[in-house]
Amino acid sequence: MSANPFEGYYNEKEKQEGGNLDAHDESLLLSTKEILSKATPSLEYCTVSVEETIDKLNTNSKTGLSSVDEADHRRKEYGPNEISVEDDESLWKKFLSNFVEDRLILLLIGSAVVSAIMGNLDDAVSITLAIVIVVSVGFVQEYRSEKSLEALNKLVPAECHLIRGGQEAHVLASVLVPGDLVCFRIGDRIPADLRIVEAVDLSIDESNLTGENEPVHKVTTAINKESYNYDASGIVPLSDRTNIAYMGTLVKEGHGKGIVVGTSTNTTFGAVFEMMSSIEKPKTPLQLAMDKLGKDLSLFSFIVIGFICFIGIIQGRSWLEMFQISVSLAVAAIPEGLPIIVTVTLALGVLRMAKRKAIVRRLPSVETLGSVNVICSDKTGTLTSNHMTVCKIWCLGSMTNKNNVLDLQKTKDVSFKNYLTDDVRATLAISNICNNASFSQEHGKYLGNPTDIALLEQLSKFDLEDNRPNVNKVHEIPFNSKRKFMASEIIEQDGSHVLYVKGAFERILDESTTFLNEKGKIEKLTNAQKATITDCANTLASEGLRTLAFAKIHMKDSEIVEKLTEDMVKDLTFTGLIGMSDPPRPTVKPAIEQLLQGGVHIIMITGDSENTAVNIARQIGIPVIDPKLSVLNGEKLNEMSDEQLANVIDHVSVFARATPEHKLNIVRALRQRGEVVAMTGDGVNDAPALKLADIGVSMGKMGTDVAKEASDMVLTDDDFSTILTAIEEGKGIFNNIQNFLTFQLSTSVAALSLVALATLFKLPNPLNAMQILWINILMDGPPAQSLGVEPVDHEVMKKPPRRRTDKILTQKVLRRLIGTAACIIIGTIYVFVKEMAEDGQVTARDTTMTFTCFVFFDMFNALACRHSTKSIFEVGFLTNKMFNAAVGLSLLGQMCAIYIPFFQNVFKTERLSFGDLIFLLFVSSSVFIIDELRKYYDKKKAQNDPSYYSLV
Ligand SMILES: Nc1ncnc2c1ncn2[C@@H]1O[C@H](COP(=O)(O)OP(=O)(O)OP(=O)(O)O)[C@@H](O)[C@H]1O
Ligand SMILES: [Ca+2]
Repeated sequence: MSANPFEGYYNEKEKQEGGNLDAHDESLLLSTKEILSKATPSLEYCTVSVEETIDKLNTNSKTGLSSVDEADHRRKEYGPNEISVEDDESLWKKFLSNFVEDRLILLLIGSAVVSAIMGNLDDAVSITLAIVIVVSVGFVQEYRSEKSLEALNKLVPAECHLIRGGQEAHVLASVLVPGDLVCFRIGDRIPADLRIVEAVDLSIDESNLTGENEPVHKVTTAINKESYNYDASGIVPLSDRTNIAYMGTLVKEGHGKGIVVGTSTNTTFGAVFEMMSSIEKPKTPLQLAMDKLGKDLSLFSFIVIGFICFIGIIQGRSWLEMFQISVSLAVAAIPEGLPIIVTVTLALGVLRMAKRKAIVRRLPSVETLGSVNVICSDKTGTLTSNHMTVCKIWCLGSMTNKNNVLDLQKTKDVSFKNYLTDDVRATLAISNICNNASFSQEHGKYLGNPTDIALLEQLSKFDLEDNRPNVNKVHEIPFNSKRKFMASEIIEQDGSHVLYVKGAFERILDESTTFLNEKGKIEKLTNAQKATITDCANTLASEGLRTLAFAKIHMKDSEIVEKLTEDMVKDLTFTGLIGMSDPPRPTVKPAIEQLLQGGVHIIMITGDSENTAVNIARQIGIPVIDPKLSVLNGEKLNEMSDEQLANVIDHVSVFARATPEHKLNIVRALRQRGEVVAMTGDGVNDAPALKLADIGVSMGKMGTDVAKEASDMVLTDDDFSTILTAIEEGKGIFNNIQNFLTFQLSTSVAALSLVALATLFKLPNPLNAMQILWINILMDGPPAQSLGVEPVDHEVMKKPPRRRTDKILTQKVLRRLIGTAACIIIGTIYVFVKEMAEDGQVTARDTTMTFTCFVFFDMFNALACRHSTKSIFEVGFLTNKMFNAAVGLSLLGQMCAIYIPFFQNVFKTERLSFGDLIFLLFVSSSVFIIDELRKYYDKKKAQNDPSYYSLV
């Protein structure tokens, strides 16, 4: 599913087998290594300087390619930056190969040939026709399955920040051409092979290319080629090209810019992708289970068929007839369509989920969804809208205590210019300058970190403008979730260096020793004043506001060095606090209510402060009964062992001030307890935990590429409530699979038993070979498939999650299956014997009655299988259009088989009277009526037994 060639493959491997590579994988790794040492443009450009790169590619390191025309021109030459996987086998070939690949079909062809040789032309033609139909139906289904799987691959297109002609815009990565200038920052996925031209504290995770887990520190300086001459190939290894950002790798720290040097298959990633895509995707556990089930059933059927054949021949029946019957029985009884239907059902389910804004990146997740019983969610961006607005500003000098806060929300549409005392002015200046959001002309708004955007957007309320173009910024410590602050070093007009800092209020306050008063004077910060600041910050936070503190420091000459480090951020001068609101999404509260009802435990894990977190948790209905028990913050977490954490985690519903490691530990602790954990997140800080969780869920709009890459599912509307939809669909898909299994297997068992019983009791065969093949099409084909697209029943959410270890063929399903099969067998034999008894021999009319009876039974059976517990009258006859079409067509087909002379010849049938049909409908509806009664009875029992749902 994923755009990362290794991920789909190795991840599943790891999840399934604990990371052991077999011989096949080894050889794969070897050819991968070969490809990795191939000469791509990145090899050429890593040894030349930035200036030369720009020269060679005729571009500009500040404004990018000069024009769109130029870019179009280059695209004609290099093609789009996409890696497409073309399947060059023609449809016809694929279709024909289906005839020879299936051994049973070959046998059938053999029997047709034998019939022809023996002069039985009628039979030969009929069987051939039947074979063509069986293969065609199978082929169409397989083709559909492939097409829907392909569609899945296109669901998450890569995007990037492009600068062309000096304009910055957010575009699809496919438009990139060599020479384009691309910006990237922490959390982004690199869209093409880039020669880095600007790097701020930049490190990139290349583990998906090199397998190296440590992120690589990246710079702009050229690599000296001479030093690699000792190597026979003279090639600079991938991991040494420190000025190249490779397509598909992830920015772990900092930000930068790069010039595109290689696109699509001219990149290392592209080369690897091409190779990997030729490898079949690993199957999901469910698909594997189905394959195994199919094999077991085949073995079982072969034994039964062998037995039938043996007895038949002993009884002196014709060889040819027994052979034909056996082979068609084998074709019918073996649910060769099963794995395909499972795949199509999963794939169609996934496409349906995509329409409902949840994109599943890995098929196995669909199965896991129904088992999720804990959801860990980050706060910002998932539970809240991630659109921040500055609400309150507070400075110690101007406002002295917490009751005196500047509230920007109170009065709308006025300028707050008059409130610009020196400390407020300084706070706003820091919020402006220590900021990385950028304005996009094309989008007409700021792009970047939402906190940063909010800080820039408020400037206009004070009639201030973005002052960054006039400022000389030399160094920066970028924000990340672990350090929880950001610092920029500025050279002022007088040549002095000043450090501007903003971040989580505890972090800033801890390092502050002085404060700026309303007159712009620096005063010593007393402990009492610190307490006042903390008190005010906590008050803002308990109103649900994200509270940041701002500070600065004039750097001493001795401190002015090449690199800015974290330990230089101390002895700060505190200037003020800013509180910004980020309201919960309106849909979250009802979703949480439903999830809680369905027995899912919800935990909020956030980098924000305790008070903010609790306020938001209460707003959205996450139970915080006793904050002492239910809330844990990062500091306390640090002191806990994994064991202690596992012990208390049951009561905790909010984790605050959590770092990426904390998130990881929490998910691990939960998984160790055997919970099936879904974890949502949008940031780089969430990625490790997303990966570890049973289902990682990332945000498609505002989420970082790192998070998306690590996740199993992407929510395209960033809305937590979409998880609910996804779980619902996941459960629904699972139920559907169970339902069509019941249908297919009961038909298969019935057909097999019918012929076996007839043989055993020395009766003539109730169904001939062609009839059995037709039944096979019904059971493996459209009616079964249509059961797979049954719309979800919203009540599944009231049932508790399925246990991970639960089998798909539960006792309940088996019992139902056998009951249904028994009913079909008894009914069909009754009709057969009754018809036979009338004239004492088997005529075409007798088999036509039996055949039609069986088909009618099957259609009623399909109707009963639409839901396992609900009556069809509750489900509604018209809710599954595909089902009605499939059954309608099947019945029409059956009528053709009885009434059209040509088909009468093929199937050896005769016309039946209207009364016959009514009689058959009457008999065959018994399977449906009995199942309706069972459902009614079960429901009655359920109403008396509150624990019923846990048994479903
Ligand atoms: N751009 C920024 N510059 C400086 N400090 C920031 C910035 N963004 C956030 N912070 C501070 O760091 C803290 C943690 O932020 P982080 O992004 O790790 O988590 P979060 O987004 O609040 O939480 P969640 O995990 O729920 O998404 C914030 O509460 C805030 O105080
Ligand atoms: Ca976040």
